[in-house]
Amino acid sequence: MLKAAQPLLKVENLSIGFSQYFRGTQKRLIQPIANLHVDIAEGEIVAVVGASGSGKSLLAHAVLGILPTNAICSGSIMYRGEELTKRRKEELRGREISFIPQSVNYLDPLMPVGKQVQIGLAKQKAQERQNMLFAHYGLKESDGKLYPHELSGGMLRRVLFATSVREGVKLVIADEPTPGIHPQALAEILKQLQQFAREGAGVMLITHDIMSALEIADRVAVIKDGQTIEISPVSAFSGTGEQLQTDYARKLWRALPQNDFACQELRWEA
Ligand SMILES: Nc1ncnc2c1ncn2[C@@H]1O[C@H](COP(=O)(O)OP(=O)(O)OP(=O)(O)O)[C@@H](O)[C@H]1O
Ligand code: NI
Repeated sequence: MLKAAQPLLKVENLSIGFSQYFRGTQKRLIQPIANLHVDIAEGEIVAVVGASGSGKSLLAHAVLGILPTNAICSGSIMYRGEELTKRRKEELRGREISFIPQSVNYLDPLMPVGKQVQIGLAKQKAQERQNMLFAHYGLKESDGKLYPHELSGGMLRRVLFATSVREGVKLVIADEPTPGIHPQALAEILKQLQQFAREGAGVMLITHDIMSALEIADRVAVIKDGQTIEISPVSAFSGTGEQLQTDYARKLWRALPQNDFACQELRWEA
C-alpha cells in the first residue's frame, strides 16, 4: 500500500496542564488543553481559530518548546516524521521553525531591535540581511539602534515579522500577527504568510480574524475549550455553513458581519 504523504507537523492527543497552588498550600491541576490535534502539510496554511482562552497560544508554545516550566505536557508532536523532543525544538526554533508571537513583549526590552532581528543569522551576513529585512518591512536603518520602547506598536509588529523571516524556514507559527494593524499592513502580512507557504513552508496562523484566515488559509482548525472540534477546508465556510461539521463552527461563520444570518435566523424563528 502506498504511504500517504507525511505531514510536516502532526500534533496528536496533546494535553497541557498546570499545577497550581490555591488557598496558600493546596495544589490542584488545571487542564486548559486536552486531546488537541492538528496537522499541517508542506506549503499549507492552517488557520487555528477559537475563543479567547481556548488554548491556541498554548498549542503554539508546545510546538515551539516554550511552555512555562510548570506546564505538564503530554501527547505526540511529530515534525517531518520525527518526534519533536525538547532538544529538537531548541535546535529548530528560530531556524527551521519560526515564530511570530502574539505579543510584542516577546522582544527583549534591553536589546536594540536590529540586534534582535540578527539573532539566528550567519554573523558575516547579519547586518546586510537586517538592512534588507528592515527595508522590506518599511523600517529605517537607523531604527535598528532603537530599543523596543522607542518604537510604535505597528513598527514593533514589523520587527517581529522581520525576526521570523529566515532562510530555510519550514514551519511558521504566527500567533495573532494582525491585531490593531491598519488594513494596508494587514494585507502585507497576509501576503508575507502566503509567500512563506508558496516557498514550501507550512504555516500555522492563529487568529481571531476569521475573514483574513479564510482569505489565505487552506484549512481551518476550530479549537474550543482546549480541544479540536473540527478541521475543515476553507471551502466549507460558505453559504449557510451547511458543509461545516459542528454548530460551533457554523455559529462562528454566521456571526461574521457580512453574513448577517443572526437577523435572518431570528426572523425564521419568529
Ligand atoms: N502559565 C499558565 N498557567 C496557568 N494557566 C495558563 C497558563 N497559560 C495559559 N493558561 C490558561 O490556559 C488557557 C488557554 O490559554 P491560551 O493563552 O492558550 O489561550 P488563547 O486561545 O491563546 O487565548 P487568546 O485568544 O486570548 O490569546 C487559558 O484559560 C489560560 O488562562
Ligand atoms: Ni493566545
